[in-house]
Formats: sequence, C-alpha cells, structure tokens
Amino acid sequence: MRLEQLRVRGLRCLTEVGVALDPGVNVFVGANGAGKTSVLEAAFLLSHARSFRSGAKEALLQRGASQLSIFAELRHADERVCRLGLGRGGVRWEAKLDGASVALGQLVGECAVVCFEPGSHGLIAGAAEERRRYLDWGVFHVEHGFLSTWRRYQRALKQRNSLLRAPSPPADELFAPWEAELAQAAEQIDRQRYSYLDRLRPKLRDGLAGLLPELGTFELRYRRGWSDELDLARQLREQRGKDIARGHTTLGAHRADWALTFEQAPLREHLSRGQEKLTALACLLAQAKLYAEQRGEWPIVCLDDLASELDLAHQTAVVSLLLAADAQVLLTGTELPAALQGLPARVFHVEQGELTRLL
Ligand SMILES: Nc1ncnc2c1ncn2[C@@H]1O[C@H](COP(=O)(O)OP(=O)(O)OP(=O)(O)O)[C@@H](O)[C@H]1O
Repeated sequence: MRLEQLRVRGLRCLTEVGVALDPGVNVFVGANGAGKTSVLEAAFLLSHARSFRSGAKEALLQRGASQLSIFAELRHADERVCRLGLGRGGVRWEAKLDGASVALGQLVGECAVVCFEPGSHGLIAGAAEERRRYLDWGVFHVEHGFLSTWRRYQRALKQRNSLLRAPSPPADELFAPWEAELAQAAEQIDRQRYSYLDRLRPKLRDGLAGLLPELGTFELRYRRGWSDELDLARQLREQRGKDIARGHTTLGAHRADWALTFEQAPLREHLSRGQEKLTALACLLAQAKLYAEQRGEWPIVCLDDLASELDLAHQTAVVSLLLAADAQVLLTGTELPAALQGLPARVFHVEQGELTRLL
C-alpha cells in the first residue's frame, strides 16, 4: 500500500502541510526540531490512532490549535484507493473513510504503518507493555477480529479491577461472570498471539541472519500471564484475595511477555545498544513481511533518523531490502543519508513545520 497524498493540520509544529508522496522512497531532511518526525507520526497515527512517541496524547495537538486532522489518500496493491481521515478536537478521535464516519478500528485496519525510530530499541530493552503492544498490533493488522476479543478482555478486566477496589469485598456471584469472561477472552487472545508468533518466527530468522549473523541462532519465547497448570478462571478465583490487597488483577493476557535470546547472547545485557536496535528493527521488518504475506501488500515503512541509528552497512542493507520489496518508505534525517546516494527518492526539506520538495 502507498500513501499518495498526506495532509496534516495542527499536529505539533505542522500547522498545515500537504504533500504528494512518491510510491517508493520519500526523504524528509532538515534541522533538529524542524518537524520531520511529526510527518512520520502523522502517517503512523492513521494506522494506530496513537503515536510511536511516548507522552500525552494532548501534546500532539499544536499549541493554540483547536483541532488536529490528518487526511490521506491510500492506494492498495489492487489499485483500490481510499480516503482516510483522522481528527481530534476534544478527547476522542474521529475517523472517516471515504467521507463517511467510521469506527476507529475500521480506519486503522485499512492502513498499516511500521515505524523504526530512536525509541524502538525499547522493544527489546524496555517494558513488557511495549512488547505486548507490538504483538497485539501485529495480530490486529492481520486479523481484524482480534480487536473485538481484545476489547471484551479490557472491559472484563476493568470490571474485575473495580470490584477488587470496592470499599467492602463484593460477593462471589459478582466476580464470577467477569472472571469467566476474562478467562475466555484471555485464552482466545493467547491462542492468536501464539499462532502469530509461530508465523513470525521464520521471517525473524531470515531477518536476524541478515542483520545480526554474529549472534547465532535465537529463541523466541512467549510467556502467557498465568500458569499453564490450571485454567485461568480458577486461578483468578484463587488469586482474588491477593488481588484485592494489590488493587488490580495480577494474572491474565495483560501480564504476558515475550523475549528473544541468542546463542551468543543468552542474556539481554549481552547485547550492545546497536544490537538491541538491530534486533528491534528485525522484529519490525519481520512484522511487515508477515503482513505482506498475509495481506498481499507491504505496509508503509517509516524510518526515523535512520543515519544516526544504524551504521552505513546496516542502513544500506535495510534500504535495499525495502526497495527490493517495493515497499513505500518514509525516512527522515538531518541530511540525505549516505545509504540513499544514487538511489531514486523524493526529497523534501522541512523547516519550522513547512515542507518544500527538493528532488
Ligand atoms: N504540541 C505542540 N505544539 C507546537 N509545537 C510542538 C508541539 N509539540 C512539539 N512541538 C514542536 O514541534 C517540533 C517537533 O518536531 P519533530 O520532533 O517532528 O522534529 P524533527 O525534525 O524530527 O527533529 P529531530 O531531528 O530533533 O528529531 C519541535 O520543534 C517541538 O518543539
């Protein structure tokens, strides 16, 4: 899939910009703080309704503006074109597809964007929440039905947590239906996550062999957020007293995690910062490849500040892989990355939130 047009209003320093994008490589160059990452952020928002940067959602809205909006024309590999719109004035996102208001899930399901950026090493070195998010968005983008199970799970979790925090402990009959619902949704989420990781593994093997051959073979282990020995509903019942003391549910799909270990680096601490970044990049590219295999088209790939994240050999390897896959790439840098010298690319200069096409 390709973004052909992108218009952004009121996003960080982007007051109002519109660009016609190339189906191949698009590069946004400019000084620090010019607004390059914000352009990638706009594309990412269309596929996630959240930013890849940490921080409050309110920070996305330009200071002094009352509305943030992103419009795009997206062409799928089968030549189908759709118009995507995402806006936010108050606290909620509003989504439009071909001019009609739609549920957010429908919009973000239409567009898939994978982004490698300076915070991506957190996928390997950061909190479990980031790894679950990676996994769940990956599953969602290939199986849209996953979203309804995930929402059912979140609702049951919220209900159980509020019962746990009630001033006097509620009766068993109040807990039981939510625990049953929670357990059923968790089992389903778990099965989809397992199945996704099984499909992801071979893609990851190829990617890691290319980017990090020195680390040897790897293992990808998924740990569900409860014990394998008993069913989850029973474990939740037995854990209730402890959960009341803690004020939240300590077992379930929201406690799962996964980890990669390498033959030559069995502990995470054995990886250099650069190796963490490359591992995270391999995970993101594996996700993009799996998406391409299942949906018949590559997602859009964003590479934020590539030249300062990777050495030249790895930059060249990534760019060649994406060019060979015919993926649309949006890339930023303070200058044109050396890995792109001599390659076809549309180049934009970004300055104080304004975009000018250079090449
Ligand atoms: N809510 C906001 N309203 C107005 N401006 C904002 C807001 N949030 C961030 N900014 C500004 O927008 C710019 C963000 O730019 P962005 O991160 O896209 O820059 P960049 O070109 O990628 O920079 P770098 O090369 O330093 O990563 C910064 O100048 C920042 O101060």
